[in-house]
Amino acid sequence: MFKTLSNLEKKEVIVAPSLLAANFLQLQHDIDMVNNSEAAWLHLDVMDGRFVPNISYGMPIIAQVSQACTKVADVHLMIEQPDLYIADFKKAGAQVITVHQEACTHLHRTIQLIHSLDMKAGVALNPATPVHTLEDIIADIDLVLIMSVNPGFGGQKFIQHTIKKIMQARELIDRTGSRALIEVDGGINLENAHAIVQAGADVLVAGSTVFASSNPVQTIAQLKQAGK
Ligand SMILES: O=C(CO)[C@@H](O)[C@H](O)COP(=O)(O)O
Repeated sequence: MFKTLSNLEKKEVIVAPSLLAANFLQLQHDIDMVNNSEAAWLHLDVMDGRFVPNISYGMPIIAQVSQACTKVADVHLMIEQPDLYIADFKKAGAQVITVHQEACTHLHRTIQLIHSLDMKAGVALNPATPVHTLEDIIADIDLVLIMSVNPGFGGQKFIQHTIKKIMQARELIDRTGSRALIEVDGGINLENAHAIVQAGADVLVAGSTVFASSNPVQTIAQLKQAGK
């Protein structure tokens, strides 16, 4: 089972390895690695082949992983019509669900639905979606996810202008007194992690940097140190 969300505090950098980059032929081994690391969350990317041009995995994988992993299940829905599936992701073990601003016609209703099922709710922004689009939802959400690559694939290069967006999200959160954490996802490595945290990030999602490392437990620890 996943542990509680008590670490949803702004005290230290949260590292969230992205399962997308794991070796699915040795998934138990990779989950054990995450369990034995300083990662606080496990990031689970769901792609539908419509909102993004790729298909990943869904409820059955998440349900099994959530049984085996001791970390917070951080589910990132890159799908159209997420409301249709949110209750099923809750059943599968999701604790944080992030939907895309661009995929939700009635974003406030979607956030209410996530909260009604006793989960934390996040909103993700694609690289070209301005931060000011969150003005009227920031008070209601637990997480802002700044996509620092175009969503759909792991292993892409960090888009540098998203540093400015992280700073804008930090300003919005501080100005409005929102409780939201800032999560950044895509192209994060040991070279850019410090600047990302300095810009205002609370949660670093890292796929290839962690799972392609010869010492992933150490890499997770180094990412966590990035904010210091
Ligand atoms: O959501 C996504 C991609 O759409 C990410 O979570 C990636 O899985 C991050 O992978 P890296 O860029 O760290 O390799």
